[in-house]
Parts: sequence; C-alpha cells; structure tokens
Amino acid sequence: MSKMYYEQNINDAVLKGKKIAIIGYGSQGHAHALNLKESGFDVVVGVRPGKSFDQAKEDGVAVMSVAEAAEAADIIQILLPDERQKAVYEAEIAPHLTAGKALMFAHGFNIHFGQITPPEDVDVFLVAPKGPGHLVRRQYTEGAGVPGLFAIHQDATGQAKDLALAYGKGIGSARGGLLETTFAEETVTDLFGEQAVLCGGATALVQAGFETLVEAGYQPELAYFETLHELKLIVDLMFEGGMETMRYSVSDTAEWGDYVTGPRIITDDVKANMKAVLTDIQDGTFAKDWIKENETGRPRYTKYKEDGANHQIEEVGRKLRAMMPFIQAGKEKVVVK
Ligand SMILES: NC(=O)C1=CN([C@@H]2O[C@H](COP(=O)(O)OP(=O)(O)OC[C@H]3O[C@@H](n4cnc5c(N)ncnc54)[C@H](OP(=O)(O)O)[C@@H]3O)[C@@H](O)[C@H]2O)C=CC1
Ligand SMILES: CC[C@](O)(C(C)=O)C(=O)O
Ligand SMILES: [Mg+2]
Ligand SMILES: [Mg+2]
Repeated sequence: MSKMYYEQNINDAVLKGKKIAIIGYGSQGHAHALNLKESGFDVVVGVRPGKSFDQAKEDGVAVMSVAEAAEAADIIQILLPDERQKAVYEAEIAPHLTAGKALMFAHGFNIHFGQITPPEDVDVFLVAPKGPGHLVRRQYTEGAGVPGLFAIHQDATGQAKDLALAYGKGIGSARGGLLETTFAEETVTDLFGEQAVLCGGATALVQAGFETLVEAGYQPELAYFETLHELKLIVDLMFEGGMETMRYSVSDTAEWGDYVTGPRIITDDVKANMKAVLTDIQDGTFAKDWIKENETGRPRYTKYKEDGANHQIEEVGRKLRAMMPFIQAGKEKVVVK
C-alpha cells in the first residue's frame, strides 16, 4: 500500500509564522483560506475587486490585491481558474516571487503543460484535495476532511515536503489522508477522473437514463428521482462501505441487475473510449484544445453550459428540490453564480 500521511504524522510548526497568500476566493480559495485561518495559520487572500473580494472581507479574512498579497506572503497558493493562472501569474505574482518563497497549486495543469515556469530559487509544490471546494470547507467544519494529494516540483529550500504536509493538514485533508504523487500523475489522473467518471461520465449516464425513461413515456419527475436524486443515496453507501455495502442494502433483484446489466451499459467500447480520453490527456491534446477554447472566447463552452442548464432534467430538478428544503438544511449553500 502507498504511504499515507495523517494528522498525527505531521508536524505543522514549519508553517507557523509564515504568511500564506490564497490567490482567488472561489470554490477552493474560500475553503483553503477559511480552513487554514481556523487551523491557526496567517492567511491573506489576494483577489481583484468585485464579488470575491467583498465576500472574503465579509467572511473576516484579510484581503488585498493579488500583487499585494503575493508581495506580502512567504507562500503563494494560486487558486484561480486554471485557464486564468498564466496571465495573472506573469502580471501580478512573478514580480514578487523572490528567492526562498513557495509557489503552490491545487492542480498541476499549468506546470505540467508548460504554461507557468517559476524561477529555480523558489519551492514549487501542490496540495490537491480530492473533492469540490465547497465540500472541503463543509467537511472541515464538520470535523471531517477531504483526502488530498501532494507533489513537489521544486525543493529550493529543502522544506517543500514539510510545508506541503503542514498545508494539507491545515486545510483538513490529513484527516482523510494525504498521498504523495507527482505533478504529472496528479494532472493526468485528475483530468481523467473528472472527464470520464466524476463529471462527464456521471452526468452523461444520468442524462441518458433520464431521457430513456421520459422518451418511453414515463413521468419526468419519476425519472428525476430514479436517475439523479437516488444516485446520491446509492453513492453515499458506496462512499461509506464500498460496493459491498451498497449491494447489501439494495434488493437482491437490484444486485442481480447490477451484475448482469452494468456490463451491458458500460461495455468494452466504453472502456476503449476511456483509454482514448486518457491518451488525449497524456499527450496534451485536451490541454491544447481547452487553452484554444479560452483564447477564442469560449464559444463551445458557453453553448454547452446553456444547453445543460436548459435540459429538462434541470428544470424538473429545480422544482422538486424547492419542495425538499431538508436537502440544504444546516449546510453552507453552494450558490451557482
Ligand atoms: N473547484 C474545485 O473543487 C477544485 C479545483 N481545483 C483546482 O483549484 C484551482 C482553483 O479552481 P476553482 O476553485 O474551481 O476556481 P474558481 O473558478 O472557483 O475561482 C474563482 C476565483 O478566481 C478569481 N479570479 C478569476 N479571474 C481572476 C483574475 N483575473 N484576477 C484575480 N482573481 C480572479 C475569482 O474572482 P471574481 O469573483 O472576481 O471573479 C474567484 O475568486 C484550479 O487549479 C483547479 O483546477 C482542484 C481541486 C478541486
Ligand atoms: C472532479 C472535478 C475536480 O477535479 C474536483 C472537484 O476534484 C475539479 O477540477 O473541480
Ligand atoms: Mg479533482
Ligand atoms: Mg480537476
């Protein structure tokens, strides 16, 4: 088994007294900033004027411009959208990235695909929680933690690994476990996971199931409960006790259908497609296409987003969820802006 690091194995003294700049206050940014602050670390948020700036202020976190935060900090964690990082790094961070500081990421995209090349005299490492930022925050406040990966790209000070582990502990990820990787492995596996399974694979599966039922004449509300709402309940059991626990709780009929029909849906063709997706990620085809999409004003991204929001499963879901206030009760609301 790979070596896992948990809270009790990590001495976070190395991070005490250092100023940590969290650049960006979005999904990951707000979670890292608030968790680190509540773990007793010295945090400043660097973000442009606007929504996030105001939110950070309202949350009681010290907030400055990106350049001011980068200048003030010993450790600079870039939590901006991947496609914006290069421009902000070059204009506002690089001028303040002096010898002995640390540059951090939560995903290796810009280092691995050569978009950002930091100077050799700084530490460069990543701490990447394996979960959405809002859940990194929510789980931390509940005393739990989203597991994470860490990787060292440059160790100029000899302290990079200790800093990465202390940071991972500070955001709560050492409660779930920290695993060492490389920038290459983190970047490729994260992109593969989100595209093939967690986001792309899951939404396509749910949508296809919903459409199959609705096109066959069944009620859309029923199709929503069957293919989307209940998926969370099924995945909760897999999360808690693996597939075995889920199969224990469902009926034997469902379990039999799982064994005989799963492979009719996820066929060898699907696995061959997954391998092709992995190749596109590994050889840079995906990254090149995503960078070009951003350089040309995101025409396809915008259309996909619009189509997704207008799909019948979303319209039906909004109405049904409005009648189930308990879904959000007691939770920090994830507001889609
Ligand atoms: N989302 C997630 O859960 C995960 C993300 N990651 C990685 O973490 C990193 C951050 O991702 P994520 O949290 O999704 O990012 P978000 O899209 O949530 O980041 C938005 C933040 O970036 C700010 N921002 C955007 N452009 C600029 C700019 N030009 N100058 C200053 N601030 C700017 C926004 O400010 P404003 O409000 O002003 O627009 C906002 O605060 C990425 O590397 C991602 O791959 C890793 C694991 C999971
Ligand atoms: C699954 C999507 C993710 O990789 C994540 C939340 O871990 C992301 O980039 O947001
Ligand atoms: Mg991820
Ligand atoms: Mg990702």
